[in-house]
Amino acid sequence: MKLNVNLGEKSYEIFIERGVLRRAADLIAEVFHGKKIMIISDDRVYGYYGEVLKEQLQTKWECYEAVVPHGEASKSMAILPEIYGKLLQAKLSRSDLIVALGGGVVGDMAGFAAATYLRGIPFIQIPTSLLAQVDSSVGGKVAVDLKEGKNLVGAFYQPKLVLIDPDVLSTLPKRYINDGMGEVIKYGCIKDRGLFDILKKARSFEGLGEELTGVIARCVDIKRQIVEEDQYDTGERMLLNFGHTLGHAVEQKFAYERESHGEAVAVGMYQITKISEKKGMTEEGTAEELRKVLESYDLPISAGVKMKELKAAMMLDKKNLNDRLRIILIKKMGESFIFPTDVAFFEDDITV
Ligand SMILES: NC(=O)c1ccc[n+]([C@@H]2O[C@H](COP(=O)([O-])OP(=O)(O)OC[C@H]3O[C@@H](n4cnc5c(N)ncnc54)[C@H](O)[C@@H]3O)[C@@H](O)[C@H]2O)c1
Ligand SMILES: O=C(O)C(=O)C[C@@H](O)[C@H](O)[C@H](O)COP(=O)(O)O
Ligand SMILES: [Zn+2]
Repeated sequence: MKLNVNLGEKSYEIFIERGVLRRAADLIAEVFHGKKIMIISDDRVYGYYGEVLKEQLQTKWECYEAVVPHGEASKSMAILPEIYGKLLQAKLSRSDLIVALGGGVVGDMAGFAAATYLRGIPFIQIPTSLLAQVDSSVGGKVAVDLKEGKNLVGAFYQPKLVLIDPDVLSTLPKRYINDGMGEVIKYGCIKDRGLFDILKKARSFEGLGEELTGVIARCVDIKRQIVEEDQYDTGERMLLNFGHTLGHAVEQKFAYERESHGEAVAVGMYQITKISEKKGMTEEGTAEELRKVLESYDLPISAGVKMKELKAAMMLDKKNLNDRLRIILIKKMGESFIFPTDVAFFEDDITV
């Protein structure tokens, strides 16, 4: 299946197809006419898919690789000098290409390197984790973390092409399958009651069976529509941040080493929904329905932290304006809205 993200001159295609990785060189050749490619990946992903991809790309282009250690720590300022160094060493110019092969960490960091090296060189996303396939590879949010907060240095920089091959998920560790399901459940919550019902019925990733490719495509299509409407995150796109104000603060609280992104978002989605339901802003029973689905996908609903310990990081959220928070709430399952408020909305002694 092929989707087109319509963003004027920044438009691009997304292929969602089992085995598409084997066609990468031909598909890349349709959008890239330069000489050199730098594959940016992490050690785990490169070990599985790096050489296979490089062999294929080498038939058409001069290829190099920059392989970083796996894990969120590679999405930091500290890794960038090494990446820029490799790009310089290989003498990549603005007519060359970066290929991000990996999960959200690689995609966000490599995308940021692409956006900033020589003030921007083209890049392509080949997402290999479920989370990256349903979310991070699409839409052009690229960034690195600071110790104070998630994604605090970044850009909006769209890829030239996205190649999503669900077959590569066969090697993805279970924890990261669950992680990706956190964002899949998010799409159901904010926009698509029907999707939420499919997930509820399946009860586990394995339960999705043959429906997996369709579920990935459904998520990507929701994101495509939202990004087309609000590329720069000034309105509608903020809905994709459901669960993230709390979730990012939880990740930051433990130096990005304890909860993975999808786990933290799961905690954030459940906790914010519990709070908004209590305040009468969300249909009764929604938090409980969400809890059951999150738990069936082995996702956490609490991080055991007091709200007051999260507030400093929440105040750095990029949705905030003039010290006012904007949080995403669900009215009922499948329908979400932006709620402007201040930090006092969150009582200090709530356990998140
Ligand atoms: N830009 C966006 O719109 C956006 C959206 C959602 C999340 N994110 C970011 O994405 C990051 C999380 O991404 P992630 O969950 O993919 O984490 P990740 O990139 O760390 O990948 C998870 C782990 O799985 C391994 N892996 C990936 N694909 C594999 C495969 N096919 N086989 C075997 N191992 C594989 C990786 O080496 C890593 O150890 C966070 O930093 C989050 O903030 C960004
Ligand atoms: O694409 C978006 O927009 C999102 O918010 C998707 C989120 O899942 C993702 O985690 C994103 O990186 C968060 O962005 P941020 O602006 O809150 O850092
Ligand atoms: Zn996210």
